[in-house]
Amino acid sequence: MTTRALRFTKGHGTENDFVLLPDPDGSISLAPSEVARLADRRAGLGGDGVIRVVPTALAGVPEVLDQAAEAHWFMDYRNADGSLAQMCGNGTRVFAAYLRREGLERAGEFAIATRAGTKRVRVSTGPDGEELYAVDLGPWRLAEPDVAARDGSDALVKVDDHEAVPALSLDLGNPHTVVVLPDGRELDDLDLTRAPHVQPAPLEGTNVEFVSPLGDGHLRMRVHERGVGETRSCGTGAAAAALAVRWWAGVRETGDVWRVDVPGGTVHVRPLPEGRVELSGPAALVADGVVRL
Ligand SMILES: N[C@@H](CCC[C@H](N)C(=O)O)C(=O)O
Repeated sequence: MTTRALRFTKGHGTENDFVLLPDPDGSISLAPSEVARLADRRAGLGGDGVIRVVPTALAGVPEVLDQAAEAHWFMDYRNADGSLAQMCGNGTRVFAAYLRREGLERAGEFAIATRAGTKRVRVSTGPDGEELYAVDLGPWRLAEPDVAARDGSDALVKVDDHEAVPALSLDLGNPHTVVVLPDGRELDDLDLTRAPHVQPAPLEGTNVEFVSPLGDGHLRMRVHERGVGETRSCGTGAAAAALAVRWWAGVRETGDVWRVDVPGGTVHVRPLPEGRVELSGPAALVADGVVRL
């Protein structure tokens, strides 16, 4: 058996953590078992996801080739279990931070190719001089608009022996199911060590967000991610959570920006015109090295 040595960078966005693998000539191919090994927190480097950083034109992924003219770099995203995911909101910020640090993108605004289409990133400076990243996640939609309009929800979610709770399914490029729990303590008490039971069961699985509204435009969220388990943050999940609460409660009159607190920090969500949505927050690169596979 041959051993491969791969360069890596480890980073996180509100503690949703990723192993980034630079692949400038498109030569790295990873089996799901290799991804799972890299993401393993004991036998590997550890991460909620593994991201190959590859030129869009060289990625070997035909469905993203048409993005190459606008987005030079493709975020090739895998969940910790080795499965492919179309999108990762926190991942786009960490990916952008990596491109900037490496001098692969120098402008304050640039585009990233993903399996869910091209995402535009805007870089700004936060109050303590830190870089913040706002990502236009693109169009979102209710997965079952007719059912949701008729019943106010389109799914039921059950966690262990709790009662099933009505939920809303949203498509942010990847699938989400959002549940609102009125009581904050209930949110802390949830056991998310096993996947919540969603009915009807989505064919390709779903990320499940549990939300507790804290007041005007302010939410607390925990998430069980498809292909991972409970994580300390999920960017597309935070956007889904804010959009679901907005759909249920109505647009805020005091400004349509939503603060979402997750166990790993805080992100902000801003609905944009034409059914788009923006996610903003920090990104950190914490280590670089070489890993042997
Ligand atoms: N953590 C991500 C979402 C990653 C993909 C997800 N687990 C899926 O399978 O859809 C985010 O920040 O959006």
